[in-house]
Amino acid sequence: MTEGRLLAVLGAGVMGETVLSGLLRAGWTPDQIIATDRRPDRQLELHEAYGVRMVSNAEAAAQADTIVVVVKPQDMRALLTEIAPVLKPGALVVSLAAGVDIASIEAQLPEGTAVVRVMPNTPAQVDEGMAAISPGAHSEPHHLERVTEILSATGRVLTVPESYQDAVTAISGSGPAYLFFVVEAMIEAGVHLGLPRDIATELVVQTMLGSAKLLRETGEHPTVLRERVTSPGGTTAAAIRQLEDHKVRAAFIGAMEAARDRSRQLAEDARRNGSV
Ligand SMILES: NC(=O)C1=CN([C@@H]2O[C@H](COP(=O)(O)OP(=O)(O)OC[C@H]3O[C@@H](n4cnc5c(N)ncnc54)[C@H](O)[C@@H]3O)[C@@H](O)[C@H]2O)C=CC1
Ligand SMILES: O=C(O)[C@@H]1CCC=N1
Repeated sequence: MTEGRLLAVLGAGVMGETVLSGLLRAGWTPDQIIATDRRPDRQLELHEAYGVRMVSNAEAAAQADTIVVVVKPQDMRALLTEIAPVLKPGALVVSLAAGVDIASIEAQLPEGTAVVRVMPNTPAQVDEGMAAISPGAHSEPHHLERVTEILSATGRVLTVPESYQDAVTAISGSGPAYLFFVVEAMIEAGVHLGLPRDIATELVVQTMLGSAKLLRETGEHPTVLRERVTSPGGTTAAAIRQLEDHKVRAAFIGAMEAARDRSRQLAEDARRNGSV
């Protein structure tokens, strides 16, 4: 627990709420967290759900020791412009925005501001998140420790060079969506094969969870685990043959290259359009 410190979540949408609710589950108290959102209905919703004080961006920036910025990349410039003149001296700014590079953020803030860039993911909602963090030019080890402590409340945290962040975004940031896509496809397949939808869903979700646990707990390579399921001339071999014929592996590589490129593009758009 970061005693005597106030944390502000600026932009309490899906990911902002994920951070806020995770800290409360981990034992932070509502008086240690303030939040902002530009939508009044959202402000009310969050205040009623969590009891945290909803304030303006300027109030949050003036009061908090840790400012967690969780707006869309295209909304970053307006927000940073608003908070820069009133930022509490010594405050740490933590950005969760995809694509937006640390140098662009630092350029919008008072000289010397400590900035840490984070790529989180939504499984943090059930304390199984994966977050990668990168230090800015003025962030010191204690800043990284603070961010690690905050994100450890909802999952695992890795420190990586900022040059990895576009690839990290493509793999673990967007990753839950690919796995949900696979789950959707497998459930549809189950229904196609004549299973009731609820039974197909139960079979697929538990198989996904169990497979992830097997990977984590055995530490075995996925190829080894896959080979253990694949009996010679059996059902799994027949299915994998279809996936290979349809170039599913190549499609995954192509998909993640596209996500990486989009992350790079978001940063370029932001710079060109003056978003940050
Ligand atoms: N949703 C996800 O799985 C992930 C999202 N991210 C990043 O998190 C950021 C937010 O994404 P989401 O939560 O999905 O979007 P969202 O649209 O759910 O939340 C953004 C929130 O910011 C608020 N907002 C916008 N401008 C504001 C301002 N000037 N002041 C106060 N509030 C403002 C909006 O009203 C909205 O509630 C993005 O930059 C995204 O790249 C990163 C990793 C995963
Ligand atoms: O789709 C997006 O741009 C955000 C970043 C990673 C996950 N969601």
